[in-house]
Amino acid sequence: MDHPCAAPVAFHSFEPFYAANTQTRPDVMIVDLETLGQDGHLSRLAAAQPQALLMAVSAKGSLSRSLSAMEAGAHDVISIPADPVVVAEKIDRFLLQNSRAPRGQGGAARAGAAERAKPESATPYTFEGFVGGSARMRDIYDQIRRIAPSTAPVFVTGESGSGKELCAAAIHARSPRKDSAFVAINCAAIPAELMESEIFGHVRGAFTGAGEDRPGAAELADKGTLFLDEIGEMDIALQSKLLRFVQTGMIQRVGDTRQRPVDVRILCATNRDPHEEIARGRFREDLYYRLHVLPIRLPALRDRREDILPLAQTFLTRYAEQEGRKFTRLDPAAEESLLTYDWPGNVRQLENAMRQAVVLHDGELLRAQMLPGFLRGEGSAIGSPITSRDLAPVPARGRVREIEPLWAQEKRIIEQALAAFDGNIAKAAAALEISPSTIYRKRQSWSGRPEEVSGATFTSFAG
Ligand SMILES: Nc1ncnc2c1ncn2[C@@H]1O[C@H](COP(=O)(O)OP(=O)(O)OP(=O)(O)O)[C@@H](O)[C@H]1O
Repeated sequence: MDHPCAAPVAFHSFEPFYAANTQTRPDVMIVDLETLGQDGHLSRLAAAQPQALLMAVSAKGSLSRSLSAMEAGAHDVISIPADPVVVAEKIDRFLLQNSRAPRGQGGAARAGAAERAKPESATPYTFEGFVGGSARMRDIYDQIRRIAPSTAPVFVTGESGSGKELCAAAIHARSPRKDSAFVAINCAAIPAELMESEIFGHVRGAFTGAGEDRPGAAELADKGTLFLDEIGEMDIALQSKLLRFVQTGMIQRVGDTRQRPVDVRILCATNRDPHEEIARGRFREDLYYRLHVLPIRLPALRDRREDILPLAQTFLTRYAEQEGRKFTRLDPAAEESLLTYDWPGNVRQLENAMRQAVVLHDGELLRAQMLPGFLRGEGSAIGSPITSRDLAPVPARGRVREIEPLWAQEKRIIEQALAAFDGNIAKAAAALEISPSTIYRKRQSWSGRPEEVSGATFTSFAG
């Protein structure tokens, strides 16, 4: 097979090779494992040039080294000296597969590579709100496709910010229930004493402040999907009531004597280890086995690095549009910072980092120095994308009379954190390293009366 190829270029050290690669879109990269092919180098190349065949060559022929090179992103490892005809055939096969694969679809030797075989301007692989065509995410999309039509409960696990709620919404969107409501309730964001009413509703007079009958999340999700986020945080007493609901399909509003049938599919998520929670007596084992029928485990972003740049580009475009900025692309150094960071806060942390950079800067090219400090080795963002220190203003020296009372400072910090997380109390609390009920109590103390929390904890939409 003939290909109109540009002339091959040879490099003897990694950085010029990487730099040259980031200016062009090669079809094939051949890397000598013994000189340039450390795993870190291979994964950077694989992530930066997902469309290219990444072939490693080795004179040593070590099996374990070959496997780790493949894990790092090489499509193939060839022992040298190699038969040039065999090498040419491999290259031909790869290029043929890629040219046949429709844009955004599979077919390459390294799963997830062909769907991203695209010119620079092509849109990244997407699935129901997810961006990213790594093999591990494509496996998740397959699982979602397979389990969406069922009515069985789904148990989604994964680190914070890895996309568990997105996954639940995707299951709903692909299910026969898609034309009814998807109601998400965050079990960590609501104090235990209000949670029962949030899920099952209440009747007028059931407790102080219950001025009228109100349906809970389960009834609102009738014929649709109820997503219980952070299920591991649910009070153990309420877990018994949830178990009864799962077993019978009947709910009882708080203060009511009547049972009502509700037809919902239950999806739940946790970023804790459910087995550990069971062992500690914080999660009912019988409830766990009722809910843990179809498990999905979302991979951490650091375990699918080839998704980092497509996600970053998506967020860059999205927030540039929203904020009226000119940004269209990332410069190679910025790409490298993003690719080499470990992302403990996963996609949410990446999204926040891109948003912050877009809000604070402008230009067509987003440069490495515009990215948040933690990506440049300044400070730490481990585990929390936004910290109270990031949010708190630095008080002006010597202007004693302008010092705000402590409660007002707390209020401002908490409100800023809530705004940063679109009103999600659990996420704001995690970033501030306090418990969700502390936020709730503080809000009550500012207003002097119990506050309506539903707006901050429910997200609901129909089909
Ligand atoms: N693959 C993805 N593509 C695009 N956006 C994503 C992806 N994964 C997550 N996000 C975005 O990242 C943010 C966090 O995702 P999500 O809320 O689903 O995570 P989570 O695992 O439920 O987090 P938590 O455990 O903190 O509740 C959201 O804005 C979501 O839209």
